[in-house]
Amino acid sequence: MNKKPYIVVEWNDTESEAKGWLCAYNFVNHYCGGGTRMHPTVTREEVIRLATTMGYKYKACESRTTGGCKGGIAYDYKAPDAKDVLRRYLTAMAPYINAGVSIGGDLGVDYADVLAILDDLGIGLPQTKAMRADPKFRQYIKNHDDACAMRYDGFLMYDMITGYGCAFALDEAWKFKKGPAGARVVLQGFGCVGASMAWCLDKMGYKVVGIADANLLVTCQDGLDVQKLVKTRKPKGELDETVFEANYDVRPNSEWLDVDCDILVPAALEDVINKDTAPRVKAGMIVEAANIPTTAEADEILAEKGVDICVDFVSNLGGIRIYEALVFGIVGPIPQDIVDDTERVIRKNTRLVFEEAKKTGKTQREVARELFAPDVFDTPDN
Ligand SMILES: NC(=O)c1ccc[n+]([C@@H]2O[C@H](COP(=O)([O-])OP(=O)(O)OC[C@H]3O[C@@H](n4cnc5c(N)ncnc54)[C@H](O)[C@@H]3O)[C@@H](O)[C@H]2O)c1
Repeated sequence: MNKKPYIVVEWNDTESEAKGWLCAYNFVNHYCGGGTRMHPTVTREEVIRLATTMGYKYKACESRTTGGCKGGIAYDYKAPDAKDVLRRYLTAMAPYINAGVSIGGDLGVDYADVLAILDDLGIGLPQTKAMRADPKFRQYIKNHDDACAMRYDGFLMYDMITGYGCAFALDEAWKFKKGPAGARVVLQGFGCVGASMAWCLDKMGYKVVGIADANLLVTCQDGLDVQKLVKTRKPKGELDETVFEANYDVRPNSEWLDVDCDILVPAALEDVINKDTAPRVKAGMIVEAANIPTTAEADEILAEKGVDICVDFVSNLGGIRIYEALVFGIVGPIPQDIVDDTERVIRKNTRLVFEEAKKTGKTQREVARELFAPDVFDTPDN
C-alpha cells in the first residue's frame, strides 16, 4: 500500500513573493480534510508532515468519511494583502478542492474567509459528487455548524472541544503512569486550545504553574488563577498582564521549558521541541496539543530521557471528532453528549497507546503510528 502522500502541489503567486503548497495525504470516500495555514515560515516539508498527521488523526478519530490533507502558504498573515494572496492560492487549488480536497482554516487563516472566497469562486462548500447528490449532507453540516456554535463552560464548542480533549488525554496518561494528584502543568499557547485545556485541567485539579503566549511567560509555583486569566484573555489568545497577581513571575516566553513542572503542553507552534530545546525538558510527560510540536531528533532525545508523550494526532482530534459523531448520528447536537463522546474516544486511544508502549518497550509515537496508520487510499472524485 502506498504510504507516501497522494498529491503534493506547489504554487507561486504571480503578484507577490508568496509561495504555497497543497498536500492530500490520503482520500477516504474520495474525500480528505484539513486546514490551510499562512505563516512566513511555512515550507513544503511542513505541509506534507501536517497532511500526513491529518491522515492519522482521522483514522484515530474513527472516521469513515475522510482522509488527511493540508494547505500552506509561506506569507505573513498580517500583511495587508494576505486575503488577496489567499484568494489567488484558492483559485489555483480550485480543481483539487472540486475533486474532494477540503481545505478549511488553520493558523493565520480564518475558516470564514476560506468559505467566503470559495463561494465567490462558485465552489461553495468543498464536497464530493456523492455529497452533493445527498440532501442529508446539508443537514449533517448544519447539525455540525449548530453544535460548534453552542456553548460549554462558557466557551464556544468550536473553541473548546480540542483543548478539553487534550486535557482528557493528559489525565488518562497521567493516571496510567500513576502520577500523583495535583500535578504541575506548563502550557505554551493560550489560544482556543491552550485556554480551554487549562480551564479543564484546573477543573480536574491539576495545577497550572506556567503559561506562555506570543508576548511573555507567566509563572507561579502556587498555581495561576486560570479562571481569571481565561476570562480576561485578549483577542488572539494574549494574556492580560494587568490582572497578574503580585506573586506571579513574568519572564521571556522562550523560557517556558525551564519552569519546574511535571507535564509540558505545547499548544501553539510546530517544531518547538527540537534538538536544541529537548535537552532542556525537565517534565516527565509532554502532551502535544499543537500539531507536530516535536521534531524527529527531539523524539530520540526525549526517548533517552524517558519522557512520555501523548501524541498530537491522538490528543488533539476533538475538533474533527465532532463532525464524525454528528454525521453518523453517534450523538445529537447536545453539548454534553459531544464532550462525552470525544472524551470516550480520546481516553480509550490514549490508554491503548500507553498500554502497548509499556508492553512492547516502544515509544508512544511508534505505537500510535502503528495503531492509527491510515489504511484507505482512495482516489479523488472524478
Ligand atoms: N483550534 C483547533 O481546534 C485545533 C485543533 C487541532 C490542532 N490545533 C493546533 O493547536 C495549535 C494552537 O491552535 P489554536 O487554535 O489554539 O491557535 P490560536 O491562534 O487560537 O492561539 C495560538 C496561541 O499561541 C500563542 N503563541 C504564538 N506564538 C507564540 C510563541 N512564540 N510562544 C508562545 N506562545 C505563542 C498565541 O499568543 C496564542 O495564545 C496549532 O498548532 C493548531 O494547528 C488546533
